[in-house]
Amino acid sequence: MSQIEINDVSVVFKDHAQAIKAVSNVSLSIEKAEVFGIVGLSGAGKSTLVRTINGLQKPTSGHVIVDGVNITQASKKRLAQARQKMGFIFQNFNLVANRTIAQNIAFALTAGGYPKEKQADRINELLGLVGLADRLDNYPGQLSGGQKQRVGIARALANDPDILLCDEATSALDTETAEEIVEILKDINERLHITIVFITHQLEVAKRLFDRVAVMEDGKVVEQTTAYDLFADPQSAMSQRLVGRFLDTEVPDEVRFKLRKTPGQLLSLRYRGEDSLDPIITKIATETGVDVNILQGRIEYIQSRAIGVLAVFVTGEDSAVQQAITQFKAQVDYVRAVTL
Ligand SMILES: Nc1ncnc2c1ncn2[C@@H]1O[C@H](COP(=O)(O)OP(=O)(O)OP(=O)(O)O)[C@@H](O)[C@H]1O
Repeated sequence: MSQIEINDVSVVFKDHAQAIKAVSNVSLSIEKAEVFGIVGLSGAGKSTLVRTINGLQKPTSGHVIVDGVNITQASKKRLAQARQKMGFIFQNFNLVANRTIAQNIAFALTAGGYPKEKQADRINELLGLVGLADRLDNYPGQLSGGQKQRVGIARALANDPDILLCDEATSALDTETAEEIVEILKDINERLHITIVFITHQLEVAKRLFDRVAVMEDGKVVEQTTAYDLFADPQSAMSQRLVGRFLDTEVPDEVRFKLRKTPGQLLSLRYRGEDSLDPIITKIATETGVDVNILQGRIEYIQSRAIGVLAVFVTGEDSAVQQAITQFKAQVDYVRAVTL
C-alpha cells in the first residue's frame, strides 16, 4: 500500500444556494519518501485536496488513507495522532508575531507532547537544520521572508513528521530565495526520507523539486506523470498550457513582426536528451524541400535529464511546409505550431 492513498475524493462547498465542487473524484497514490507535486491554476482545488490529507478538510465523498489510517473516518484522537506525523508549511509562514522564533517552535513541540526540559536542545537542532541557529531570540518581524519560511520548515519538522505538506511554500518569495527553500526541502527529503507533497503554480519549483506530479484543473486531476515527462511531453491541454509558458521559446516581438511578413510556419519543438536536432532538421529539409531556420535553442535539465527546446521557422511551398510539419511530428517528441 502507498503511504498516502486518496480514493475517489470529492469536496463540495455549499455557498448560499450554490454548490462548488472544489475537488472532483480525485484518486492519487503517493509513495514513501517521494516528492509529489500538485500544480494547476488558482482555484483548481489544490489546497482543498491537500487539506483532506491531514483531515483539515473532510471529503464530501471518498476517503484518504495515510500510513494505513483512514483519515476520513478516524476518531478525533486517532486523527490528532496522525496529524502529529504530518508537518504543514504555509505560503505566508503563519508565525506568531509577538513570540520569538524559539517560542514559535516551542508551540509545536508542546502541542506534540515533547518534554519541556528537552525543548531547548530540540529547538537548537531544528534551527541548525535550516541554518538559523543564531536567530532563536529574534521575532518574526526581524527576519526576511526566506528566513521566516526556514522557521516554518523547522516548526513543521518539530515532531519528526513522516510527511510534509507544503501549500505554495515558495510563492511569497523571490526567485533566488525560493530556490534556497527548494534546496533545503530537497535535502530534508534525501536525508530524512520525509515524503513531501507540494502545491505550487510555479513550474520552476516543479522542475527543481518534484519526482512525480499531478496536474489539476476545475477540481479534477487531468494528468499524473513524472516531472520529466510533464516537461518533455505534456499530454493534457492544461499541462501543455502550464509547461508551454515555462518552456516555450520566446520569440521577440521584432522577430515575430518580420516573420509575419514571410510565408511559413513557426514551430516550437521539444525533445528528450542532449543530442542536437540538426541531423533530423537537415533530413526533413532535404526530403521536403523547405528551409528551416533555427531561431532559438536551449537545453533544460529536469531530474538530471536533458530536454532540448527549439524554435524553428519553416518556409517553402504550402504543401511542403505541411509535409515538413508532419515529419517533425513523427520524429520529435513535442511539436507545436505557433501563431504569429
Ligand atoms: N471554505 C470554502 N468555502 C467555499 N468555497 C471554497 C472554500 N475553499 C475553497 N473554495 C472554493 O473551491 C475552489 C478550489 O479552491 P482551492 O483553494 O482549493 O484552489 P487552489 O487550486 O488551491 O487555488 P489557490 O492556489 O488560489 O489557493 C475555488 O473555487 C474556491 O473558491
